[in-house]
Amino acid sequence: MGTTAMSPAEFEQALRAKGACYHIHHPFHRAMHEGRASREQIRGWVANRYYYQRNIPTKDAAILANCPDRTVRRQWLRRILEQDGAQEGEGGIEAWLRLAEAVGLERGQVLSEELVLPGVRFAVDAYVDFARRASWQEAAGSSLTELFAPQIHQSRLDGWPRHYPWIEPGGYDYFRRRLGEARRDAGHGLRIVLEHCRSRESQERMLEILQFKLDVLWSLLDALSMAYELGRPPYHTVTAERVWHRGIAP
Ligand SMILES: O=C(O)c1cc(C(=O)O)c2c(n1)C(=O)C(=O)c1cc(C(=O)O)[nH]c1-2
Repeated sequence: MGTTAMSPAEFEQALRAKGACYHIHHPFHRAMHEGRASREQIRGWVANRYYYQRNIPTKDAAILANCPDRTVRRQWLRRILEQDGAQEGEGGIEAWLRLAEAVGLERGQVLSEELVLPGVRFAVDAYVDFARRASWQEAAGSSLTELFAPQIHQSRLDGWPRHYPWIEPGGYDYFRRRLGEARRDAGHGLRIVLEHCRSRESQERMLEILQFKLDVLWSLLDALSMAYELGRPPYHTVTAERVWHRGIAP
């Protein structure tokens, strides 16, 4: 790597090249995509991913709190409203809960987070924590895995109804709504990052931040693989009970 700054086009290309490590390539995700996942595995994924979904607005609120730019704040605020909904019964998190019901989970069990594995919790918490501590531009950059998200949502819409006819079709609403939202959010995030990272050093750092976020998503699926593929949930050598903690956030 050189020391002169990349042009915005080169830098954008370097960011997009990180898509090679997107969780779409994780074996757990590949199995879901190829129709090799059991009902229990799909349910485990949806219940665990709920923890990611429900933390996204907290993460975005942390970015807002650190951002002095009114125009950016106004646009960023939309992300929170999209997930939380303008009122009860609306929004992305509600759509995710409907997905949970469509795959046969009880809403109450998902909300209780009893299925959320410690590894998933740690990975998601690291993402929220980073957004709290980083500059708003760097935290905005950590959302850029969304550049690769439309493809992953589309692949589920294309493959799942065929592979998993037992899933209620209404559950797919979440993926459908994210197609457009992710494109718009990624475009906004990318403009912030290209504007902010003018030196080689800041560009390299941003690439590392994007790698951190890829690590978050990959680690989440690693935890699911251990529990739902390899039959090694936490403490499986001593008990079959789900004794792990349910979150100790104050
Ligand atoms: O289903 C997925 O694979 C996936 C991935 C990602 C991502 O790449 O971070 C997000 C989402 N979904 C998603 O639904 C979502 O709302 C979202 C917000 C963010 C973010 O970092 O701000 N990523 C993602």
